[in-house]
Amino acid sequence: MPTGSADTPEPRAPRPGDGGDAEREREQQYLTMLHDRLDQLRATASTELAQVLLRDDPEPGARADRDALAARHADQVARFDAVRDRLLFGRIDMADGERRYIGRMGVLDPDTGYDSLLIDWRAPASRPFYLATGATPLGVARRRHIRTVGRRVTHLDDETLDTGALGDGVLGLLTLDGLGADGSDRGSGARGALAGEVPRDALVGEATLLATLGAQRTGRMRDIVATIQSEQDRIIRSDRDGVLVVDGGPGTGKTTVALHRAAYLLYSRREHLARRGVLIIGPNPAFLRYIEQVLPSLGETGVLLSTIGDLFPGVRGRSAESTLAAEVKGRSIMVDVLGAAVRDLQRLPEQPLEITVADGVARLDETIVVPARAAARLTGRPHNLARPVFVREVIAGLTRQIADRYEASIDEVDIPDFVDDFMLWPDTDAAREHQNDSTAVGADWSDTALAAAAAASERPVLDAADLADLRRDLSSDPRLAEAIDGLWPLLSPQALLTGLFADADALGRAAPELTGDERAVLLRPPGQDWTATDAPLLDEAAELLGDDPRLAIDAAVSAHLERRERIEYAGGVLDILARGDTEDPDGEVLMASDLIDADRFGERHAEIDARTTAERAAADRGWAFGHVIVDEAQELSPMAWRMVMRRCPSRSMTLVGDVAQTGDAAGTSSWDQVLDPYVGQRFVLERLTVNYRTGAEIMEVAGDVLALQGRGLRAPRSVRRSGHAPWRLAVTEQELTARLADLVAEEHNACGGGRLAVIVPTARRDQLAGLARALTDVVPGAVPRDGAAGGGAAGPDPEQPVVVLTVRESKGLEFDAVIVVEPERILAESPRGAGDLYVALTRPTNRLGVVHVGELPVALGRLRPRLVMSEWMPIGPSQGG
Ligand SMILES: Nc1ncnc2c1ncn2[C@@H]1O[C@H](COP(=O)(O)OP(=O)(O)OP(=O)(O)O)[C@@H](O)[C@H]1O
Repeated sequence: MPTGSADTPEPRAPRPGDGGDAEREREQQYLTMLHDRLDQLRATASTELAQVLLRDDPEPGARADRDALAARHADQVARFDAVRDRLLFGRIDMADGERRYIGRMGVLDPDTGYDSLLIDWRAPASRPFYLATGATPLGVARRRHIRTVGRRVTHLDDETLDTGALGDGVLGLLTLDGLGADGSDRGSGARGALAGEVPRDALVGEATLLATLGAQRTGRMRDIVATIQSEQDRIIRSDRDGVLVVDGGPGTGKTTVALHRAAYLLYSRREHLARRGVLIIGPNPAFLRYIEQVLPSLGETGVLLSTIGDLFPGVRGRSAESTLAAEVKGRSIMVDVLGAAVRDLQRLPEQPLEITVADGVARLDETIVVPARAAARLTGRPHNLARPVFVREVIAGLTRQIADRYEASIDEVDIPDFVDDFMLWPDTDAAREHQNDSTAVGADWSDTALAAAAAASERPVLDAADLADLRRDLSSDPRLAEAIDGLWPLLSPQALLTGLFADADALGRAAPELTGDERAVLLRPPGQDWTATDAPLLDEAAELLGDDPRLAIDAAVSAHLERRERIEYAGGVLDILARGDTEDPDGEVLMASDLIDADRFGERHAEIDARTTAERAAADRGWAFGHVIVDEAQELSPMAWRMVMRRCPSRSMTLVGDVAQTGDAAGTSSWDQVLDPYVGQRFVLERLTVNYRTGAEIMEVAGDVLALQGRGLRAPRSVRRSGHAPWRLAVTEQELTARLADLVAEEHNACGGGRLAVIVPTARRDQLAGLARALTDVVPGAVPRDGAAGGGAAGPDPEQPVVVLTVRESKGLEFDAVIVVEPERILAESPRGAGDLYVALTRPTNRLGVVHVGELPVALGRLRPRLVMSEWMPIGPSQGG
């Protein structure tokens, strides 16, 4: 594959004795050429965008084309802007002399139109960059990582994979390893810091990788396209269509891999996924903020990020609730509870209701409602959609009742038996006598009765038209309508759930399997904010209820009215045009109304749905996504899984998580268990084994806590040592807040002003919220806004220099330094306390401290007592080992 053209600088192969500067200069020229090309492409796209936007297309079809074209150009411009930073990051020199430059997007040579100046990292031709090793070079002689800042090349890191293929150049190249723009040897310095647990040859681009990992955190996750490791690459590019589970310990890159997989799929299956969209589910809003930049930086925007609590359209499930309530609401038994709650609202009348219609009186009682309810239930339709059947059966029952009564009243007329005989045998003596003298037999019957009886024997008392009238009268009776509303109300999911949780009796009837305590924690007055665990229940309720037909009717009516308005408006416009036309003296000009009628003219004013796929998907509960990615998937409850699976009928999914980190009491410890109801055993499990985040010193401590779970789980191997021993400090209850404030300032300083988190037990959150605010005095720029962790319902803002978080809020995040407060309480606070403490301990990249008030958990015995940095003296009483 050629690179460069006659006009573009062609970096020549380095020779022995070449300095790093010369080589870097050549790469600089190449990078400059790429940026120039990108600038040209961007300029062309934005000119085309402007031209398209100025186009005046009256025809709806042409307008739709125009809008699609405009969207495409706008997308291109956004993409060019997004990939500008670190546009080029790698190069591979193949053993056969071919050279490939790898970057964030593909750039073609404008002269040939097909030669690649830059290959997209997702293209198959880039793959050897990520996979080649000394043992399996895949035809790669040399791999070069090119580090850049803006448009400037700052550093080159070379790895020689096939020395034979490089010939004489090898020595010269090896001298380049890890040379920075200032000549400093940063890369090889990082080499020396390796934990020794991860084999060096298992790492791709080790120097660049370690430089990246050692960098200070910004509070936003960055993409890792330059340093994807081979075990990660395999997952990112997996062609698996069904469910792919990625399991791995903390810091193994599960989130990162999931995001890069989304980008890869959007590249490799663009057409399908652009239409159906990709959904990424994360554990909390702060986490979504933390990762939201990654896909745009890879040039991808068609993705919906959501928490479980926000996935039900129109609802933001963010309010806090007790652990027990959350656990109970996540159980799959809630499907039955909701089903029973719906059936409970399909009622029988407490009192019969008498309704007078026409000349008859109908009685609405159990004899009518029981069969009507049975017929409606038998349809198997959701509650709201079965309602018309219920209504129809009630009205039919009442109509029958009236008709039967009417007939019966005729039967009650005392007609002697022989009357029928007259009808049958009109030529008998008695009949003849009767015709001559109606009183001859002394009967009290009349001609009318005789006629009625005769008619009754031949046809129904009420004909079809009478019955239709009756039905109509019944249907429009307001008392009956009100009664039916009470017996089979139209329900929204919100109304169902609010009603159920506000009514202890209703809950008792719907959930007899729950204990009294479990039901008690579910009770709450109406009007409360939704919680995250409400969203799956609302979704389930929506399934049981079906759409409210009134909404569809309202929508149809308003669409109709809108259309009529448009047509009336268009008619007016045509009238004006026509009036103008009639003034045309020669009368030969075609009138506007000759060409188009008001209907069609009005339609042209119809608005095209300009929302993106992600926006449309977010508003539509029934949307089926092309691919769904779930992060921290171990936390999802059975009810949450049901909601997620509904969003992805194709089961094209990537689920990433760590069953050792499960903190939610409704979460899982087994992928088999979770997936069995949906795909049985038809899923692929991949494991990530290397921790890229947390230094080995911290992982040793975390490993002891992991062992508490007693499931034989192993902590992942760290890729590096941080050089900082994690510490512990005992404080009294009285001094906790003040000591913490000092410690935060010291640690923040010690990590060079990076990002610091104080992770606290939930019970301490409110008390220590003030701490975050007080820190504005000691830590410039820390938590300037309200809220314990700086975010209120939306959660903490990980970009703040210092945040105070509960373990749950810290899920998926990382910081340069972390202080864990009261590990003993975190352990005790939930049935999955050991998992929670493991999560808390594995959030830092470099520095960890533990502050305890009670006894230090034995599993933390490895921690060293904290020393006063200036004096190297222990501070405060030291407990627990
Ligand atoms: N190949 C890589 N190159 C550079 N950085 C990497 C690589 N893989 C992972 N990282 C970094 O390691 C850190 C941890 O990654 P990530 O958050 O994806 O791990 P995780 O497995 O989801 O962790 P957790 O389960 O604890 O939330 C991140 O800073 C990420 O950018």
